[in-house]
Amino acid sequence: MGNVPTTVKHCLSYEQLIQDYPWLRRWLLLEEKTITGHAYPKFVKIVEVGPRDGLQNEKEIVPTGVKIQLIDMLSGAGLPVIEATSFVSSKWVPQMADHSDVLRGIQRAPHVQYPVLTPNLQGFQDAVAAGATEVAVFGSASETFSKKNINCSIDESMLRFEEVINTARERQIPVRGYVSCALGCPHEGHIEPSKVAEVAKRLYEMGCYEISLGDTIGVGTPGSMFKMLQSVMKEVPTSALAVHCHDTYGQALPNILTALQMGVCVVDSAVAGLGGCPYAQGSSGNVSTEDVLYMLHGMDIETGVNIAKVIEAGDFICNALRRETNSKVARAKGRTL
Ligand SMILES: CC(C)(COP(=O)([O-])OP(=O)([O-])OC[C@H]1O[C@@H](n2cnc3c(N)ncnc32)[C@H](O)[C@@H]1OP(=O)([O-])[O-])[C@@H](O)C(=O)NCCC(=O)NCCSC(=O)C[C@@](C)(O)CC(=O)[O-]
Repeated sequence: MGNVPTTVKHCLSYEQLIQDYPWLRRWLLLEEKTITGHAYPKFVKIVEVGPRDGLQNEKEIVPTGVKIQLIDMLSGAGLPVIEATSFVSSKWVPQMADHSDVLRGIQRAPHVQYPVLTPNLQGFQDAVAAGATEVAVFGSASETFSKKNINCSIDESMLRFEEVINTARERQIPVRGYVSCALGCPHEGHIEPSKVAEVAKRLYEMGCYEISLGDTIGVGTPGSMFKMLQSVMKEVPTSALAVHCHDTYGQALPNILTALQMGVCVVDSAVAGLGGCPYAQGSSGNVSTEDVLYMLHGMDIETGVNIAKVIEAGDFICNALRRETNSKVARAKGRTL
């Protein structure tokens, strides 16, 4: 606007318009979002993965009662989905050996989903026997990670998942699907977006209702997130996608923001930023639920979740683990140990 007279500039400025006509504020702010090409979702579903992804890497066994209380506190905070535990081999992940007791011990809140991880039919059957009403299969876009994590190739894992998904369909149990290493692998490094898209498509076509794209080791940036999502969105509807960001390089929030800008409206996160994958050395915790909520609520995006109660749940689990929270928001509120 270099050659526009100052008085005209004054009339055209947002600030002046909002000052002169306060009722325009909401309309202008909404418009501002679209001017930058980004229309954000009005509601984002948070999938809380702390009790599973967050705790699975803990060396000391967390008492079952603590896990149950954590899940109940999280459901009391209004979280719509809480990944409760995983029905994997206790030789592989000892921390999850009490899966059945955890699932049986929680107080199920109405309208809350409690998915559990099931790598194969055996895990699925055990989960259903313990009362699971939703499960998740977890594949990978990296061959090496697949072998190290679930002891089989990607193709073999798809056969196992197909069995789980078909059996789940007969029982009308919804299945979520994960694609790990979507933005990088601890063993193979760069992963082609087309590979992520291929695995996501296979899981979606098999019957997973939602595909969570995992930055397992937290190496992604908004640039690589954008390219990966662009590729996946050619194969899977955006409405069926979720992002699952670990925060190793401090990129989780900008990566999530990028996904929101592209229309994704499901975000995985873990209370207090707990976590890490036992088969992905060096990976740090998930993005913290508190930090995601703070960002979303600050953008007037609804979640139905009470951030203060999530902070309380974070305090509870950090006290139990004798550890400081990884949530910047919880720390800023002066609620650390
Ligand atoms: C998949 C297996 C079980 C294969 O493990 P395997 O050893 O290849 O299994 P197998 O079929 O050869 O069976 C060997 C033994 O395991 C038993 N077994 C077989 N299946 C089960 C089961 N479901 N539950 C309990 N036991 C099981 C089976 O009964 C047998 O027992 P035995 O006869 O020797 O006494 C193993 O590799 C495993 O448990 N892996 C899980 C590893 C894991 O949980 N990793 C962390 C997940 S995090 C992640 O993947 C990333 C994610 C999802 O968070 C997203 C992201 O961050 O990107």
